[in-house]
Amino acid sequence: MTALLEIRDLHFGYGRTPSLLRGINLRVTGGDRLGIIGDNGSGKTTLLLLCAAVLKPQRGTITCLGQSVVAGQFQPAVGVVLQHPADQLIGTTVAEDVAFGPENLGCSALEVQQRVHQALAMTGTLHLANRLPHQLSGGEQRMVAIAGILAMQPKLILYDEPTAFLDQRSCRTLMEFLQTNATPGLVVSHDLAFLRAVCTQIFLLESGHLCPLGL
Ligand SMILES: Nc1ncnc2c1ncn2[C@@H]1O[C@H](COP(=O)(O)OP(=O)(O)OP(=O)(O)O)[C@@H](O)[C@H]1O
Repeated sequence: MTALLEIRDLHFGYGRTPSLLRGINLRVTGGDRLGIIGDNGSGKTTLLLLCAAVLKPQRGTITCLGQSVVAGQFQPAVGVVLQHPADQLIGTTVAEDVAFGPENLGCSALEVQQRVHQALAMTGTLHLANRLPHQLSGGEQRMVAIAGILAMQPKLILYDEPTAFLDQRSCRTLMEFLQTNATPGLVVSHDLAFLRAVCTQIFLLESGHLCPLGL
């Protein structure tokens, strides 16, 4: 089966941390949602940015559906939910924000409308459609940011610290959403219980390597 995402012998570092990732191998197929946990600064966000084609590997390869992931090239198959939802909310209203992705994919006006409705319904945010994104609570912003990604219908979704800044109630809402939404992908988090609840497998990122943890 062609992997949705395949990482082989990935190496990456920055100037002061030249050996941050030292031979990462990972394979995501349909039905997989893989959790990644690790200390602050271990390279979790960096790994997501490499998968999202924001950064370029120094060695090794990343493929998505059999195609090379090329840094700087838009990948419609991959949706990324950033750690700070405000960083990805750009529309004047919530509905406009969620429409932005499908509009840019060239969907017809009718399809954009349908996708926006569906994505807001899936994330429980239909009632927020006409609100201003920057006036939402952190938990509401997170769900709207996810709706914006869902509306693009990616094949896999990368979540960076999705529970950051959320209270217990919002965490539970997000957990329930992820338990019912089967889109495969990666979830980076410090919250092991959350990862256990929403992932099919969990890895520890330590000293530049990924080691499987039991669920
Ligand atoms: N653009 C950058 N330039 C230089 N160094 C960077 C850059 N981005 C991150 N780093 C460094 O790389 C290391 C890994 O950062 P990264 O954000 O990937 O870690 P993380 O595991 O996601 O951390 P956290 O759990 O704190 O979010 C850190 O030491 C960080 O300071």
